[in-house]
Order: sequence, then C-alpha cells, then structure tokens
Amino acid sequence: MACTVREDEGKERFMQHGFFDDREQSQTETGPKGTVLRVPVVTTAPLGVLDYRWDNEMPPPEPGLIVEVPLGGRKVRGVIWHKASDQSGKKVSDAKLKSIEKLYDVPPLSEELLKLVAWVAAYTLSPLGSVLKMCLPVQAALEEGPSQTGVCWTADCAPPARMTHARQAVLDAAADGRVRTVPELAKTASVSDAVVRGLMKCRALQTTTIAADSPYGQPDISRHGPELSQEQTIAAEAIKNAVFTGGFAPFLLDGITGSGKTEVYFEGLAEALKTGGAQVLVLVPEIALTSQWLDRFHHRFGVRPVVWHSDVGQAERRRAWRQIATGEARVVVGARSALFLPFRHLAFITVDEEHDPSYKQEEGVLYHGRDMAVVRAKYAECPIVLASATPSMESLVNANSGRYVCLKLRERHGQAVLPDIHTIDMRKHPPAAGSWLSPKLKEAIDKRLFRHEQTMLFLNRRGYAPLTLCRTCGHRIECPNCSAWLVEHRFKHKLECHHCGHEIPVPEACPQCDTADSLVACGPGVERLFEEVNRDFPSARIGVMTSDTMESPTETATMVHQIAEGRLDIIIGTQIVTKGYHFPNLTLVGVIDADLGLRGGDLRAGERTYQQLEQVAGRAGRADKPGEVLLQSYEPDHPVITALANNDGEHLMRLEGEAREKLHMPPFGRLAALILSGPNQRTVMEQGRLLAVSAPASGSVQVYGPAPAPMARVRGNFRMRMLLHAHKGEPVQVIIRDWFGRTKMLPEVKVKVDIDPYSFM
Ligand SMILES: Nc1ncnc2c1ncn2[C@@H]1O[C@H](COP(=O)(O)OP(=O)(O)OP(=O)(O)O)[C@@H](O)[C@H]1O
Ligand SMILES: [Zn+2]
Repeated sequence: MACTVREDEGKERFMQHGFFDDREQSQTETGPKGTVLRVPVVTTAPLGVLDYRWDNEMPPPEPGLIVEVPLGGRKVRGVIWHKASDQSGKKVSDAKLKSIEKLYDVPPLSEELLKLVAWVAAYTLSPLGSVLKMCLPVQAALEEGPSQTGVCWTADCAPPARMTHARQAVLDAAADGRVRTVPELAKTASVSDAVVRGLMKCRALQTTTIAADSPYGQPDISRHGPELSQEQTIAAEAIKNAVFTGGFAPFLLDGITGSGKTEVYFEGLAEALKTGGAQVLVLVPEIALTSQWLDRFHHRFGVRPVVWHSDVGQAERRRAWRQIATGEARVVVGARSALFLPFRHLAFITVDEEHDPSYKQEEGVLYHGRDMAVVRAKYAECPIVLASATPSMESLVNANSGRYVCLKLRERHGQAVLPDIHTIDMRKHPPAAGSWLSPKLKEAIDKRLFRHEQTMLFLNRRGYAPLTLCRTCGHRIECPNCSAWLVEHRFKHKLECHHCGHEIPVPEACPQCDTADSLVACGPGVERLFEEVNRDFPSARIGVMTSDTMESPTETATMVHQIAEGRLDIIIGTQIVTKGYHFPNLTLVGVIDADLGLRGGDLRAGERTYQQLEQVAGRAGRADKPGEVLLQSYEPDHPVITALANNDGEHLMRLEGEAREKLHMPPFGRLAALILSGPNQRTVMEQGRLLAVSAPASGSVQVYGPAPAPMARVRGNFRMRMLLHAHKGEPVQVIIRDWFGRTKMLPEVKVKVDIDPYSFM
C-alpha cells in the first residue's frame, strides 16, 4: 500500500511544513542512532498537538501518516500533524518523550483533509483531536483485513497435461492476468469451482492471496443520461465546465421540486469521473431514505455507489474507508459524516437538499455539514453543487452576492407541473370532535380512492399523542429526567421521552391521584391519525412512515417500493416522507397541521416551515397526473401559509431576508450559543453568573442571558443558555476564547459553544 514514501520526498514535505523548525532545541535530525526526532501528533483524544519520538528505524515521517501512540496509559490512534506542537515552555524533554508505537499501513490523510480538520476545529472551537476522530471512525479500517485465496494466470503457468472445453474456458477467462477469487473466475468462465481448483492443483494457474474486501464496481461513464431540457442543459453545462476546468467553484442549483436536479448534478459527477482516479462525494440528509436515489444511480452508472452512514455495519465501513483512502472507491453517497472520509483525489461534491436541518450536527463537534462541505471543496480545489428546491437563506444570500453561481430550474420535467396548493381554514371547516381531518380533506381523499390515486398525509409528530393528561386532577405525565412530556406510542403500548429515551408502560391509573381510567390522550400524532383514517376509509390500504415504524433502511426501502408500485392508497408520515421521493401516482398531499412549525418561533421557524411544507407539497403530481395540496391551518393569513398557497417562496424569503438584515441576524450577522449544563442547578447558575459578569459588550457585540433553556432539564442535567450576537465580520471565535480566558470555569459545569446555532432548545 502507498504509505511508503521515498526518504527525501518525505523529508522535503516535512520541511515545507516547518516540521524541523525546532530542530535546534530538541537536537532532532534523522541520522545516527541515539538522536531524537520529535514529531507533532494529533490523537483522537480531545486534545491539541502533542510531541512524540519518531523511531529512526521507521520510514521518514510525513504529515498525514496514521500512527498509534501511548496516551495516559492507553493506546490511541493519531496522525502526524503538519505544524509543530504548541507546548512552548512546557515542552516534554527528550528523555521523557514517548515513542510512536506503530505506523499503520494505510495511505496518509491528504493535506487537504488535514486543513479541513484544522479549520473545523478552529471554527467550532473544538479540540483538534475531536475533529480528527471523525476522520478515523473505524479502528478495523487501519488493520490489514483477513485475506482469501486468489487465483490468476501468469506467463510462468504451464498448460495442463489434459485439456477440456471447461478448462480452456477458464484459461481464456484468466488470460487477462487479473487476480480473482475462485468463485469469481469460475463464474466468469461459466464452469464449476472444481474446474478452477483442478487447474490450480496442476499449476496451470497460480495461487495467491488477496485482501478479503472485494473491490467496488467502477461506474460506467460511457452510459448516457436522459436527454436534458434546455434549462437543465444550461445548468449541467455550467457544472461540467467547472469540473473540467477544476478548482474551487461553488454553485447553488435552485430548482423547483421535480425539476430534475439529480439528473443535472449526475452530469457533473460523470464529468468528474472521466479523470482516472478522481472521486466524488454526494451528501444527502438522511441516507436511510435514499433507496430511490441508489436505484437511479445504478440505472445511470451501472453500479451501486459506496454508501456511508451510521447504520452501515463495521465490515462494510472498514471496506469503504480503506478503498476511499486508496482511491479505489470512486463515488460515495453519505450522510454528513462522509465529509470527513479520507478521499485521495476529491474532484466534485454535491450537497443534495442543502437546506435540510439534519446537516447540522447537534452532538459532539457542532458543525454544519453543508458549510463544512464548502470548506472541503475549497481545500480540495474542486467544484461543489448545493441543490435544493427551497434553498437556505445562507445559500440564497451567497448566490445573490455572487459568491455562488446560481443555476435555476423553473419547470418540472415533461408534462408535470407544480401542484395546486389550497389552504383549508380550520376555523370555518373544523373536523368532528375527536378527529383531525376536516370534511374538505376527507372529500379529497375519497376522490383519490375512487380514481385509484394515492394520498400522502403529513403530520410531523411521532407516536399517538404528544400529551397524556389526567381528567380528574389535571396531572400531565412528564419525563423524570427531562423537562418534556412523555409521548404515547400506542403501537408499542408505551409512554416515551423523545429526548432521553425513558419509557414506561401506559399506566392504568393516574400516577398522581390514582384514579383509574382517568388518563386521556391530548392532541394528534401519526398513530392517532392512522386510527382515524383507518376508521373513515375502511377499504383503503394505509401505510405509516415514521422513524418508529421504519427501523432500518431495508424497511424504508420496502415501504417506498410498495408505494411506488401502487400497493398502498394512503401514506401517513412525519418529516421522513418529505425527502426527495418520487411517487408518480401520488396526487394529493394533505398537511394536517400546517401551523405546527410556526409555534415556538425561533429565528428560522418561518424559513423552516416553508421549506418543509414546500418539500412535502412537492411530492404531489410529479408525473402525468396533476397534484393537489391541502394545508389545514388555523392561521391561513400567516405569511408562510400565504406564500405556499401563492407559490411565492421567493417573495417570502426576500421579506425574511430584509427583516434579518435589519436586525443583523444570520446570515447578515453572527450568533453563537452557550449551553451550560450540569447535575447541580446551583453551580450551573453560578457559572452563568460568572460568564455574565465577564461577558464582552460593545456596539456590535452583545450577550443575552443566562436564562433557563427551553429544555431546562435533559437526562437529569440542568441547562441554561446564553446567546452571543455580533455584527458580521466580528471574530466571534476570538471573542469567545478571550471571554472564557477571563472567566473562572467551574469543573462540574459543561459549557458547550454552538457557533451558528440552529437549535435554540
Ligand atoms: N431530462 C429528463 N429526462 C427524463 N426524465 C427526467 C428528466 N429530468 C428529470 N426527469 C425525471 O423527473 C423526475 C424528477 O426528477 P428529480 O428527482 O431529479 O427532481 P428533483 O429536482 O431532484 O426533485 P426534488 O427536489 O423534488 O427531489 C425523476 O423521475 C427524473 O428521472
Ligand atoms: Zn427524558
């Protein structure tokens, strides 16, 4: 494998990065035995750069090489860093310097990836090690995998003493000299394994060992995509040109739902793959939901791409990581974590559904996948396409300012047109008591059943009911660990906390006043909606799509197939049904509670609700039959609802942009949230007070809080929030670092910094 570098080459790269800068101080030189070569290492522990001793017996060090080092009594993975450690003053003496224990036989991480790690760490105020850990997620990927028997023909092989048709077929198939497994060769020659083994025995074929991981299929770029419409062609050509020219080039592909954005960026992908060894990355919001995407990719390129997300098993992760590192795997489609994969030669990135909130990582290193993808493209010097029917305010502003090239698709493919969107004023057309469907929506569903067309009902609430209340004493059943109600899940006969996972069986009597049969479910969830639909449309075939009913990607794929094949009439789902699906026979979308996302009202509530409802609306009428969307609302005059009904998202986003600009709100200003948490409420409050006392303040920087977080308790920890608001251009990270430097930090309180927060809970 390619980790061995020529000595002079390694040293040269090292010098370029200033590795030998502190030669004098630590007397380091590669050279005679006994001298110490000090190298900087970042480990996967949440720390910065540390010094280690490089054994002279090892090949010369090079930035990016992956090593194993001792750290606090453990052995941890690490990477040779491209800058000297910053332990100035308290430098470990040569004598105490610990040695690098192992050099893994995998290619070094690229310069470009190391730069990304450094950038993300600095931007999110996270330790380098925490970010690096995301690049090295699978220990097994670093080890040589189990091997298997391979077979090939070489010029040294003697022809067999006895020749048969079958044997000749095998030798013909093996004549290309490729190493294959026995079953592979047998299959290619259409013979049984025994024929191949016979030839191996008499040395007419050579036996070798090959790595157990089978290679990924290579995409076939000679295939052509569909004929593109004029506006699709213009967009595709712009992207292809940028890929051909190379270099950083960001695009916003802003095309209405069903306009063929996928077909357009597939063209860019095909262009990139024309260069031998080039790799491409497609980020998608929730990979479990992409069975249709994978089928389309397969249809277009003749193979399946490498898939990367948290549900992929260890063996497959190992295989993927290694082959991405060696450059053999060419196309990767993945969730945001795929951004940190060790590509060798990244030539093109697409972020599909770029507006999707799930790109923001809310645990560990708090980064935004879309934004960091742009940074990676910059370092990899390659084009990037951000695609969406409902672009984020951030990307729209970048497109308007000319930082991104904006490519527009204004029409749906073929005969399809955007669906008609109507609002049902629930004040005038209320549902019957105890039900959630207005008579108008029911009528529309009836029509679709009669015409054998499909209906999708959208309600972004998992479970049966969001609240269980005692009719006698008014007690509401809450989570003992979190400030949240327990949600009834009737399919599972449980009450469940959606924040910490705490669950209890549904009680027979009120836990507070002990009255039997006094608990009532309040409000609807998808399970309750299912009950109603099932009762009102007894002959309909109904499917429920939520993360509770779809526990694996396979289950999701099965249901998606069922819908696409017309084996379901009504699909009830949460936000997982909004993502990019194409069901030709689906002509009605009903939104049960269009106002749901507007309540609570954080900075992006309007933008997010618009995006979500426009996406779910976009599932209707994507083929030859026209679509209709009905929004049930108690606030039909709300700007978001009218924008949807008037098909005028552009206007809405413009107004929203103007409002934010006036208030210096993102993306026209900067926010950073501080989340203080700990088991003891008093100390958390004390930390808040200490931070408030030393908070920075000027005309362009303001700090709000501390205040109890809306989720004031999660998993037994008390939480408070502070919010730093700064004008654009203020060095928020520097300000925060300085602020913390001046503040007494209590060890029992965790202070998390969320730069560009999306969640305000
Ligand atoms: N030029 C074309 N020729 C043939 N079929 C096309 C063409 N363009 C798009 N389509 C088809 O139209 C449908 C919608 O396209 P696609 O899914 O790419 O749209 P999209 O813009 O990604 O939509 P969404 O944002 O809703 O996910 C797909 O079935 C796609 O194969
Ligand atoms: Zn809880």
